[in-house]
Parts: sequence; structure tokens; C-alpha cells
Amino acid sequence: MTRAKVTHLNENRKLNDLANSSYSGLFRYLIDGVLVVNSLGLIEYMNPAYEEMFGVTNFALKGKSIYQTPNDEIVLTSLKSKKPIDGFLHHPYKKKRISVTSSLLMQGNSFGGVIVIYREEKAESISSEEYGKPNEETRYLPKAFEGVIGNSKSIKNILYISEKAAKSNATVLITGETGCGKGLFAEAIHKASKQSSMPFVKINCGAIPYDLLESELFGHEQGAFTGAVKRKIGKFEQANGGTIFLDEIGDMPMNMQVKVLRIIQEKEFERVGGNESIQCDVRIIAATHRDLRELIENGSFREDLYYRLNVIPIHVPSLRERKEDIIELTYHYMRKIHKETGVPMKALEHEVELAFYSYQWPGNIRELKNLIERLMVLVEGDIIGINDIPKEVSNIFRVNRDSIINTSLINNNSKGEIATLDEYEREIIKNALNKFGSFNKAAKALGVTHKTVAAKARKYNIVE
Ligand SMILES: Nc1ncnc2c1ncn2[C@@H]1O[C@H](COP(=O)(O)OP(=O)(O)OP(=O)(O)O)[C@@H](O)[C@H]1O
Repeated sequence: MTRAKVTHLNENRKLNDLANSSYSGLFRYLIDGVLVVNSLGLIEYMNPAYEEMFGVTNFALKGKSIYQTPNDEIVLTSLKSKKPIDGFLHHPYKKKRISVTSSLLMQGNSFGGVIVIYREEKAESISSEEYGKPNEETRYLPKAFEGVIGNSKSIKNILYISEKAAKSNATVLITGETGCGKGLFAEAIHKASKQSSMPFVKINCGAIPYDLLESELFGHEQGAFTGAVKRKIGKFEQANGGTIFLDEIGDMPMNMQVKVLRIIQEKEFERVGGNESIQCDVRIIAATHRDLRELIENGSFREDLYYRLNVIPIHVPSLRERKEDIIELTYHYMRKIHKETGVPMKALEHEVELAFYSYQWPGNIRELKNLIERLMVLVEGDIIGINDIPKEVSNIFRVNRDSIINTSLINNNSKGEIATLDEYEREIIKNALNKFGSFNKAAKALGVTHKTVAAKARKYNIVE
């Protein structure tokens, strides 16, 4: 789809009508859906293809807030950031992927709104069971990577590097926030490698007490220390011929880092309390959520080890940096739980999708997965609605929605007429109470007394 700057004729009502008739002339017969939204978030035009795609009508929605359409985060983001955006959305009912391209409408040099084009992707219509699954035709990958869900550019790029890494024996350093899939990629690289039939041994260097870490990694001889009643084989020895995954390597003490460096360089080590050098041929994949360069600077990580580990660096971006994967992951986990437990399959209300896009996901995919497990079990019925999801997840979406709805009131009320002063006042009080949750805080924010807010809230039936 080409993006063009479209001059927007919107200076007065007459010109506005003229603009609408020219939109109609331009877009009426287009097979792609077209939506025109002005800078206040009000719908100016939708073509018949858009009406058909989303089951709405231009007649009913013209002049209304975009929150009354099955709109998507892309329109909102484009509108707020005043930037053109490309992306896609999952059609809530048709189970199809729709590519979305927004372009800016310019009124001279000032921003007039956005024009958004929706194109249904060619894939055949898919069942609810299939909804959200990656399009297998578009990605050929070894089976080992099939547990990795996501079609974003960054995931595709990581899969490409991981596949190459699997073919070599080089050390891999995976970085990224907690819960973003570092462990998943480490295991997939092992499974796709020539050593896949050999062990994959994982150790979390940050979770093991300092005194025990050496013996966990390298094992010990009988009598090496009090309590060492028999010989113990360490993780490196267990992983011999296969892969060791050193998770949270940034938390490894300096004296242990030297020993890992020696294994990489000389491929041998001694058990604690032993003299015998043990040969060890292990592929190392390390991971950390910390910034190793910073640790090197403050003297808690060895630079030589860093370079030895960082032969193939892989950075897994956080979920909020690849929002386009959220819905696919959500449906993946819903399907998985449905298959494993027999809980009926569900669908997401459109507002929930928007809330998921707005939320920051500090716990990344682990957090999303846990939430979906909870929702699948707790929500009765087959639709997960905005009120079913925790407040902390829906908060940003709610605030954004309310601010857009309120902004749109500056010109029009819900009937498309100029709003009265009382209507303004009601929305202002309602918004402040929603946002702050108490008369006191709302009053402070509005610069009036607690008594005034309480009286107005009663007057407008916002509270009992
Ligand atoms: N792209 C993905 N597709 C499907 N599941 C994923 C994906 N990425 C992560 N997961 C799942 O999310 C959960 C967390 O992933 P993982 O344990 O690999 O994260 P991590 O980055 O290693 O976390 P930590 O740093 O806390 O150890 C796992 O259940 C994993 O299977």
C-alpha cells in the first residue's frame, strides 16, 4: 500500500461536506476498507468496504468517536503520535488478519487527522481453533522452533539467527528482560543442533547460594567438604556432549567466572576437592537480563569471559516492543489450555485486545501466559470482556479511551450536536472521579472543593 499525504479540506462545514463527497468519490469502489478520522478522534468517513469488513455504517457512525468503531490501536497511536503507522489487527469475528496502514491528513502545515486503509490478508478464513496461529506457509523452520510463537520482525530475525547458531557449536549469549523467552530460545537452539540427542542441562546461576554454586557446576569428590558424603557429578559433566544453559550469568561470582572461562578455553575442569582433570565437550548458551557491559565497568563481570560468551549475541525484545505478537500468543495459550484441560475455547472482546496492546507487560510472556491461564479458568461464557481483566492491565487503555471520548465532547455530544455546559461538566466530573477514585483527589485535581465535586456528582447521577 502506498502512503500519501492527503490534503484535508476541513476549514468549515461546507468544505467538510465537500471533503466527504470527495472521499466518497475517491474510495467508494475500493476493495480495501478506508476510515478517515479527524484530529479530535471523530469519524469523518468510512467507505463501503470498511462498512462490510466491520459490519458498521457510515450513516450511524459519522461524527462519532472512533471508540464507537471496531478500531484498533494503530489508529489511536497514529492519531496521538501524529505519525503514519503500519501494522495489522486480527479481525474479531472473521478470524482473519488485516493489514492496517495509517497516513496523516494535513491541513496546510497542521495536522488534520488520519486516513487508515484496511486490507484483508489472503489466507483462507480460519476456525476459532486455528485463530492466531502463525501462517505456516510464510515460515519454514526446523521442528525445534515450533514452540516459538510470533510473527513480528524481531522474532523472525531471532529465529533466523538461532537457526544459524544451532548449526554451529559457538557460544551464544542471550539477553532480554525476565520472561521474554531466553530459556525457550536456548532450548530450541539445542534441540535444533547436532547435539539434540545429548543432554540439555540448565542452571540458574542467580538462584543458587554462593557456597553451593561451585559444586553444582563442577561436582565434588567424596569428603571434599563437610557434608560431601559421596562424589557428586556437576552440571558441566552432566551436560557433556550436549549443551549447558547458564541462566542469569550476570549473577555469577567472579571466582566462578574464571573457572567457566577455563572450560571454554581448555575444555577441562576439576571437581571440588579433586585433582583429576576432567575433559568436557559442552556447548555453552548463557543468558542474562542484566547489562553485562555495565557489570564489566563496575568490576563485577570479567571482560574476557564476556567476549568468549558473546560469540553469537541474541537479544530478545520485551513483549511491549513487539506488540503485534500479543494476540497471537494469547490465542496460542488459550488453545493450549483448551486442549490440555478441556475448558471451552474463548474469544477476546475488542476492548481487551486494545488493553493488551496498551499495557506494558513488565513480566513479558510469562505474565501474559499466567493471565490467560487465569482468565480461561475463571471467566464464564465464551467472551473475555474488559471487566474480566485486572485493573492494572486495563488502566492505560481506560484512561486513553476516556481522554479521547472527553476530547471529542469538546465539539459534539453523543448525538453529534454541540454539547451543553452541563454535558461538559458531567464528563469532566466523571472523568476526574474515574481517574482519581475519590472526591478529595478529584476536587484537588479540578481546583474545587470536595463539597462541589460531591454535589455535582450527585446532580449528574454519577454517584448515588
Ligand atoms: N515466543 C514465545 N512463544 C511461546 N511461548 C513463549 C515465547 N517466549 C516465551 N514463552 C513462554 O514464556 C515463558 C517464559 O519464557 P522463558 O522462561 O524462556 O523466559 P526467560 O527470558 O528465560 O525468563 P527468565 O529471565 O525469568 O528466566 C515460558 O513458559 C515460555 O515457554
